[in-house]
Amino acid sequence: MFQQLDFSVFHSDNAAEREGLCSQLVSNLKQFGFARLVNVGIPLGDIDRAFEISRVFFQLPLSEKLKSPHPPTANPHRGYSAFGIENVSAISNHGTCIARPLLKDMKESYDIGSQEDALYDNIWPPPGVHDAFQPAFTSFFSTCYRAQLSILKAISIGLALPEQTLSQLHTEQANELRLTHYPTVPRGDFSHSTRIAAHTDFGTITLLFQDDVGGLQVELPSGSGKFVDIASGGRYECILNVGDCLHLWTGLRSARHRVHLPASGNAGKTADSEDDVVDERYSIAYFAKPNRSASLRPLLQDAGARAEGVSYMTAGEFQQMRISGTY
Ligand SMILES: O=C(O)CCC(=O)C(=O)O
Ligand SMILES: [Fe+2]
Repeated sequence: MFQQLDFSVFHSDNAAEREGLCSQLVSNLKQFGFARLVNVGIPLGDIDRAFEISRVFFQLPLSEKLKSPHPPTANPHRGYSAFGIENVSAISNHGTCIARPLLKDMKESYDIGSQEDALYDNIWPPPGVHDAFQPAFTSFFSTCYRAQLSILKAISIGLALPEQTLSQLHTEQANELRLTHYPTVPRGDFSHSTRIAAHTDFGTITLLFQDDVGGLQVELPSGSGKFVDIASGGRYECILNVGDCLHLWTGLRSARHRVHLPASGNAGKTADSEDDVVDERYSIAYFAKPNRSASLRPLLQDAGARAEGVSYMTAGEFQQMRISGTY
């Protein structure tokens, strides 16, 4: 149902092909709030390595994982959060008027920032816990940042804005990388819990990589409360989500998404898995976030015809507002 776009075309010498890719990308983002991309500029071996290192970390005993804990507050958003600590449904109804029950998230995660971020230091596993982790994710982070800048250029071109419009709002590296492990759980637990509750991402764009278990769903049509499965294209496919900041700047809709039960017939139910359990799942999400001082004033004429003299929130203020409540 959702077309897969080959992002390598963005680097083509053929200007018409390049522009065609940019407009197809923006057209997908307009219609669905997300796009399925391949070849975003992250070597496949780097993606394999990131998943492998993440898997090894989450398989460590809890006592080892808790040696680099996320603080008990929303900030700094760094380090390991054990199963049951973060509940995204607390912020699930942002932008809607619908009250939602508190659904518990059945996941554990690890949040990482840029080594270049002047505001927050990373919280890394201490020496001896998982020594490949820090160098691998420091390097993976930089690779994602380069891919982010190309994608932001492509979106600017697709919106008929000067090419640097969005990338120049992302020089400070307030970006974040999140590794998530959703453990094997009894199928029945989905009656009162979920893997990650419905939400929109707070940043500009998200580059999401997932294994082939499935369960990622997007709300379509927007605001309907109906969720449609996005079949997994495997770990080399990048699901590009529109986040709230890109929405405020450009009017492109941010994708409301969640991870719930995989569709039946999906790899979530493999030959050797029991019918009454749902297979574990791994994902890696890179959240491109604006410079904290950047104003969220609409960039396009028609993105929000607001009066001059109105003051707009900065991206930093917006992130604070959105993250509070998740921990
Ligand atoms: O695990 C996934 O596929 C999605 C995770 C997600 O939406 C998030 O962390 O914001
Ligand atoms: Fe998300």
